[in-house]
Amino acid sequence: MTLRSLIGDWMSPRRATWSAGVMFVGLLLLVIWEMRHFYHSQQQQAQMHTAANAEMVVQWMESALDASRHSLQGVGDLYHLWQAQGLAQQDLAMLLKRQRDSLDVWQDVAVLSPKRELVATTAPLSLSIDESRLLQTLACNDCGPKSAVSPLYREGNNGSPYLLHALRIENSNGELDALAVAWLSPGYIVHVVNQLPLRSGDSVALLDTSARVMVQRSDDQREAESLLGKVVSTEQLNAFLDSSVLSDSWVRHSPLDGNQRLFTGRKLKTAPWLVIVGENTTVYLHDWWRRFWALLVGSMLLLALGGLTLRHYRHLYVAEQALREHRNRLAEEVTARKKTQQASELKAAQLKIAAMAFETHLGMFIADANNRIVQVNRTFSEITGYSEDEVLGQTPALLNSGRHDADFYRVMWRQLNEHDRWQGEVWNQRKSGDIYPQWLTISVVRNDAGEVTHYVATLSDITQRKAAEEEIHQLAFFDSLTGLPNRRLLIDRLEAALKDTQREGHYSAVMFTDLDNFKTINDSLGHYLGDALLNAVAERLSGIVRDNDTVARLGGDEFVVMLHKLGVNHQAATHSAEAVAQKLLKTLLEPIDVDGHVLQISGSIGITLFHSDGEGVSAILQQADLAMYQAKAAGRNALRFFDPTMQAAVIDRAQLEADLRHVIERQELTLFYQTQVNAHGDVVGVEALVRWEHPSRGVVSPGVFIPLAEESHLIGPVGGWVMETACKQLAQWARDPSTEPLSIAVNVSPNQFRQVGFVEQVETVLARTGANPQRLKLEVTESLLMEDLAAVCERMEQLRELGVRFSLDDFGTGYSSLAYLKRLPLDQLKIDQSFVRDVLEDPADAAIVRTVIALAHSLELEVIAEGVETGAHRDWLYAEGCMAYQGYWFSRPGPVETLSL
Ligand SMILES: Nc1nc2c(ncn2[C@@H]2O[C@@H]3COP(=O)(O)O[C@H]4[C@@H](O)[C@H](n5cnc6c(=O)[nH]c(N)nc65)O[C@@H]4COP(=O)(O)O[C@H]3[C@H]2O)c(=O)[nH]1
Repeated sequence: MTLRSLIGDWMSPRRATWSAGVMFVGLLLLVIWEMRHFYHSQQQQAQMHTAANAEMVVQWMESALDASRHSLQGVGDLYHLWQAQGLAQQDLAMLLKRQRDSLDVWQDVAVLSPKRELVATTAPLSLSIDESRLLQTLACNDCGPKSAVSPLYREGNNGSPYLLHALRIENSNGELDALAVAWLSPGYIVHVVNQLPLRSGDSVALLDTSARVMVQRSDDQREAESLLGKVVSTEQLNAFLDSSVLSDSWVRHSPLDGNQRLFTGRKLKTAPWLVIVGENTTVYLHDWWRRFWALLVGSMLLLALGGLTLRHYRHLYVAEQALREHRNRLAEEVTARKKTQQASELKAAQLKIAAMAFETHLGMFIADANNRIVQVNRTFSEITGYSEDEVLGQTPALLNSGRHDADFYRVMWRQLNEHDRWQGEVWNQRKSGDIYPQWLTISVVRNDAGEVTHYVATLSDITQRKAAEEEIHQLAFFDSLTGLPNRRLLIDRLEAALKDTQREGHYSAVMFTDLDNFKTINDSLGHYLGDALLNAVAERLSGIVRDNDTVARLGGDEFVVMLHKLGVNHQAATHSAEAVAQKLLKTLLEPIDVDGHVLQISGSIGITLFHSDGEGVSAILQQADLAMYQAKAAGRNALRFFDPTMQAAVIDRAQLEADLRHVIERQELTLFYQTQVNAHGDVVGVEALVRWEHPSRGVVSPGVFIPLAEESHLIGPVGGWVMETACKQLAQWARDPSTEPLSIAVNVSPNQFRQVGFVEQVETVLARTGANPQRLKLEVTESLLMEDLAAVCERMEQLRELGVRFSLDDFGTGYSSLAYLKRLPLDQLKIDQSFVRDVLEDPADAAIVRTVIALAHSLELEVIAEGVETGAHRDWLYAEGCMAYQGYWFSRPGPVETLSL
């Protein structure tokens, strides 16, 4: 379809204007709809953000109060111990001081008699009327709460603010023995709240139920202190306080600093306090405003462009109409001239020229057979800047920019002579000296004898099209945020560099760089600042390397630096790469000012050198990536070269994991047993220890494959197999009276214990094998107790109801706490072998073992020591009151047949 026929089908300019108008309005409505949607999503995000921050503060406050409550219970234990031992009052005060120092949130602690007289205290204190009233509610047996948290109090009218946390200390009949009272420090809460990674403009306040400020986060310490105790009464806050809901959000001007914020309020469950977190509306709507202005300017530009296009369209339309009329007229004239036999050849040619050179939106010029310009149109003058008078008689060489060599023009003329037509892109020069790209079409006009009479050329300025092409190139090969080469361009350059190294034999290097704490910064300060930080990093990295090196961004905080041509000596190339990497690490360490936030970051760099040894691009990138992970594992701000053994270790681990998946069907597991003996040396039971007999690796230690099974979710089947095998063994022993009393301790890893259906699994195995549950002892580790103690407790209780017993393994190595020991249905504590090993040489280990034994006795738990390697160990443990042992001194783990029972 030709342009002319197209125009013939086009609508009139008026209809085109209407259609464009309708499209524009449609587009505008779409933009408005999108902006509304975006506004709501920003608001929703801010609401989620403030809710998450409020939840974080509430969680922290709840856990601080929980810790405080546990420690108050500890004070109660100490009080009872003190009473039973009949010690002096200073002793209790000393114990209270140690208890106080273990908790940062405590300022002071005291024990009061039921009549609220001081029994012992960490500081000279007297009770105010308000405090007495609070404590009075606790003093009542069977009628009040067990613990209470106060609103904000002040010493005198304007003294320091403080909070009280009090707990009843009861005797075994539930009657009040004493009161444990802790003075909490708002200063510490302020300090913790100030550590929270909040964005600028975010506010955090902790209020009591009279809406009095107990803690206010502020960059200005004095301002924060001045707000303490101030009552903040707003309509929304009062409504929230009166309601029964736990959490609510609203937008309003802050009564404290006047800034408009979106606030989320969250009530604490365990104290009459609430947390209010606010986010400045100007901060969270920042992206909205940016998009708003971008769309507004874009729409305006679109409108302007549409207007210009319509104008152009109108001109084209008018020109085409005129051209059509003109052609008709010419045809009539030619017919008339033919009829009268008066038309000469020259005239016919002129008619053709006139038709072609008609004014259009394209620039046109006509040259004679000697290539001298004889006619130009108005668009030609507009594009080139030359008027008709200035170019008539000149050759088109007048427009030459000098960008094309003689060959270019030789090819052009040859094609013109052969095909009567040439078209292509030409860089020409305007009268003003500007060099610009144009699309040039030249047609040759010949007379009936075939001689050239004229050249007709059309030209259009394609500057804008070129710019668009350039932009497409930019988008395809460069990262839109930092302007650095993207993955695609990096791969192109790597391929080229690889060919270079193969040809010339030198070394090049690829460095993977990853920012160590970028995710935290991005999550806490928001994507806008995260983007600004990435730009700053890109600028710094680019500033370090040479011009022919490449700094690329793969996405996120992953940057890649390619150092080209580091020489043919491997050692020298390694040194050069290391020196550059050190510089990169150093430049990253320097503080970066991003929009007024001074940020301190560091990076980890993985380096690989490549040479002519046939590695492909993806292998090189993989190696650098692997090296980077090793740098990360080594801690922050580290660099590592790719190490083939590292790759081998990764492959080896993957292979071991793949083999582990078939370990049960291939029957490669066996169970070893190690005896546990009492003070008389009689075997009272065994510990089951799993072994993997790998067909090619030999025996693999559980210390290697149990963690692997945990990580790859294979612990369920492996642990299930151990449980089943141990229970079958129990059932077999039960048939012989001499082995019937023996118990088996089975290790249960935390992930296995937490699995859904674990209790049912144990129950089924016990039923299927017929093992006596009383003889099954599950060994759990302290790490299990770190999360959701209540759920763990419940599960242990369910198993206990089946008759199963529990031993706490590795006791003393982790977060040993009296509080959970009291709550858990345990039967035995196992002293870890790391303490037993040096118990005779190291007084600290001896003290720990002694304490664990005493603790087990006071909690009425059995205690067993593992890792007993010598008679001296055993004798020492016996002297300290430990009556059960396990270790090489008695027997090494072995198959069931090797046990001497
Ligand atoms: N130096 C020294 N070591 C002694 C002595 N007596 C015993 N041992 C070793 O100490 C480990 C005791 O087991 P664990 O603390 O429960 O530590 C176990 C346990 O945490 C885990 N494990 C073993 N079998 C299983 C299992 O069936 N399930 C689970 N989840 N973990 C298991 O693997 C760990 C290592 O097991 P093993 O290599 O068999 O190592 C065993 C045992 O061989 C001694 O006198 N001196």
